[in-house]
Amino acid sequence: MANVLRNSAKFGFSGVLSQLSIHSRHGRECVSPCFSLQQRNNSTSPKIKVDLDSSTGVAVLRMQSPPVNSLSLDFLTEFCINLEKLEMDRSCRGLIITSTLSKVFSAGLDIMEMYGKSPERCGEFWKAVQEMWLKLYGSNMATIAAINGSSPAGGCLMSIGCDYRIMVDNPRYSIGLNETQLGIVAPFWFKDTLVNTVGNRAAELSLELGLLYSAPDALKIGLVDQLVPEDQVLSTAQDTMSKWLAIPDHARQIDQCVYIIYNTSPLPLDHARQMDQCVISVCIYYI
Ligand SMILES: CCCCCC/C=C/CC(=O)SCCNC(=O)CCNC(=O)[C@H](O)C(C)(C)COP(=O)(O)OP(=O)(O)OC[C@H]1O[C@@H](n2cnc3c(N)ncnc32)[C@H](O)[C@@H]1OP(=O)(O)O
Repeated sequence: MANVLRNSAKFGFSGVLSQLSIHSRHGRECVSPCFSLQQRNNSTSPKIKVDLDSSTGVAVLRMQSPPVNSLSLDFLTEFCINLEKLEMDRSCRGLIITSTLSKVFSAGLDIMEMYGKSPERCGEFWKAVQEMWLKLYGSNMATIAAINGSSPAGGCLMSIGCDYRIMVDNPRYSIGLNETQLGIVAPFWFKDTLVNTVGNRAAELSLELGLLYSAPDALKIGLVDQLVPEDQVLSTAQDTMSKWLAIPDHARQIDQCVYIIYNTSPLPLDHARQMDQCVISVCIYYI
């Protein structure tokens, strides 16, 4: 889907649909059986652990980078590599993202990556942030965030980049795009994704005041879809995933594609991406 999004710039909407038509029965891109077999291995990298259950077609990606799963360049690179592998694996149709840490899903972007770094390094970092979002939001897989802890800023972006959000019912866990509280501004594509999730007015209030919502409040504004007790977050995500996978992949994917095309600003277009990159690199450099 990420490729489809990128190519939408080149081919227009009919091109997007014709791209979708080359997908396989489940709507996933065809790959050679040999490659598919190579990809089927479960993988463990230092910051991320992925377990794919070939019988259900559901992968669970666990973020395991203490203390707070902050999104450093290394973390984002690993995340994208793992996502790409799953995307290429025909047997994988659904992805659940969760954390192994107690109390924290992800603390968002690693603040150390935004302090005193060269413009080149900032550019590389921001490209990785964009890439993470494009790969996740544009994924062919059904994606569910099992949010088992706080998820501010970039952690919230990662959650709203998924198709569905289940959060632990604990008022001490918070989620939201709190950038303005830190004196920084969420980029336009953070805003778009939030608007798509909670609507215009709630997004406006949320962004301008940099609000962090407790789990119950997040449910009230629609920032998350469901609250569950701590020990049920993964099982609920698995049950919910089976409902999503009961829908033919091509129908869900085309629906999502139409939604994305009509509801988001064009980050997938190269020039928009470069402009975003430029603005952020300069901002970070002068922090
Ligand atoms: C200028 C242009 C730039 C535009 C960019 C716009 C986009 C920004 C998106 C972002 O994601 S910015 C990052 C925003 N993140 C936050 O505001 C989260 C801050 N952290 C927290 O709120 C809490 O840490 C927590 C996640 C709720 C967890 O709380 P807990 O009490 O469990 O842990 P702490 O004691 O607070 O932290 C432990 C440890 O982790 C370090 N840390 C926390 N957050 C980050 C982070 N984002 N990056 C790097 N490191 C982080 C914290 O400093 C502690 O380290 P220590 O060495 O143990 O002191």
